[in-house]
Amino acid sequence: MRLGAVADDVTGACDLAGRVVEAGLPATVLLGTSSKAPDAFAADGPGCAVVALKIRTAPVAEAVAAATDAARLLRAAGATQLYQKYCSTFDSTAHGNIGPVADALAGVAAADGTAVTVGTPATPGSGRTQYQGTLFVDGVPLAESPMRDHPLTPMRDSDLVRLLRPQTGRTVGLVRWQEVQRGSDAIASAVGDGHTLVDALTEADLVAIARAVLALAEERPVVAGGGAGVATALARAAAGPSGGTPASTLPAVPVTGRVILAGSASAATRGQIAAFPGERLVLDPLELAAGPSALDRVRDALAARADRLAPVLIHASPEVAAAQRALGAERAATLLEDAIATLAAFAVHELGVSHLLVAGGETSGAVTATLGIDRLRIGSQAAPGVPWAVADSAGRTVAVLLKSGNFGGPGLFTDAWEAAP
Ligand SMILES: Nc1ncnc2c1ncn2[C@@H]1O[C@H](COP(=O)(O)OP(=O)(O)O)[C@@H](O)[C@H]1O
Ligand SMILES: O=C(O)[C@@H](O)C(=O)COP(=O)(O)O
Repeated sequence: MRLGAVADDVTGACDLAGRVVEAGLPATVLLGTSSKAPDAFAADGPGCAVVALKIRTAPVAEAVAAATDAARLLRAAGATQLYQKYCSTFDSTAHGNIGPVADALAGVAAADGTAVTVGTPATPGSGRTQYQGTLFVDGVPLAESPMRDHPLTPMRDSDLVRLLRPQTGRTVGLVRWQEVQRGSDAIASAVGDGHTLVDALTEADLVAIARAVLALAEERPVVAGGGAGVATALARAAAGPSGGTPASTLPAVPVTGRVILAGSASAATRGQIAAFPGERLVLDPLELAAGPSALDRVRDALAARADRLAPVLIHASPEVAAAQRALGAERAATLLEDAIATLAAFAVHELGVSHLLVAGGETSGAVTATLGIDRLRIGSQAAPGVPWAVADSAGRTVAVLLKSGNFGGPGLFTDAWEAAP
């Protein structure tokens, strides 16, 4: 199998690729669709290529167009199984973009409308489970988890069918956990036309779903999808006997500087910021809106540091509600994302920093775009779903760890460097 995944943000792409590599399948992440990628898959044999987009909160038409291009690019590069990677916390709005992108990928898999989609956000290794169609985050229903107050996609319902239905004109079905316990044949028979969400509480459930996808794909076009969980189970099935042997080693990147850039306001990132013992610099969107001096101050402080090898943390102010009231959610987010991306480019290209740890999906998308990175070579994980990668930025080799806001333990900003290339 050649798994071709379209991810709605870059940290989601890294999450999927990191776990797939650990499961034994080589993986590449392509940033956007501008780079034509006939070599996206390893020369021979099974593999995985992920196109990382920044479409989670984009206007629906833009998201659909980008996802369609990405799926076509993957098919042209040799993908045999398409995968829609969305967030394990189902980050979306009433209009999209999970439903519209699912419709679009089904359209690429079969132009005659016969393709179905099957999947689940459940990723039990990261505490995401689905039971009776309800999504749980560390045992708490989604709408009662910290995702309730996400700055861009506040999740106020936990029922996945109810969330997905308004986003698509196709039918939305549910395969309940009791059916999943009857095995992959039962799951495959319960899959309807349109989009089917399947309950999963354990890795064994994901294996059964992956087997059902593979069996269905023998009969009709299927797009698999969800969090990284089902993709990892598919990768294990495809890796066969080599499964369990991580499929990538990265070249060493000489350490000339370490910078942490955190634009995420998620609970795990807040914990990591609180636990970080080193020097820190704060970016406040209200100050950024007032003029260039706030960014200049942080840039000067970064340049003035004597010890570039000791990681420095630059993080967004935690006062989200006040900034959004004053500026609007989109403007506040854009100010922060632009400032963080500018600082990343300054660190790499003016200060010669070799290692960047970026927290937040939208934030990472802004950083990789400004650095002009079009491909990530994926290596080993510093934490589940958080792999190191090596990239080229305008002729300079950088090691980057692009972290989902919600992933990693409290000590990640201190510990992650041990696993770095
Ligand atoms: N204090 C703040 N005020 C307004 N927006 C903020 C603030 N802190 C962070 N944000 C924005 O919230 C968004 C967080 O999204 P993202 O980077 O994807 O993180 P996560 O991975 O946690 O979802 C970013 O666009 C960021 O700029
Ligand atoms: O599935 C997940 O939880 C992650 O892979 C993911 O999509 C990350 O999104 P952000 O939390 O916005 O980084």
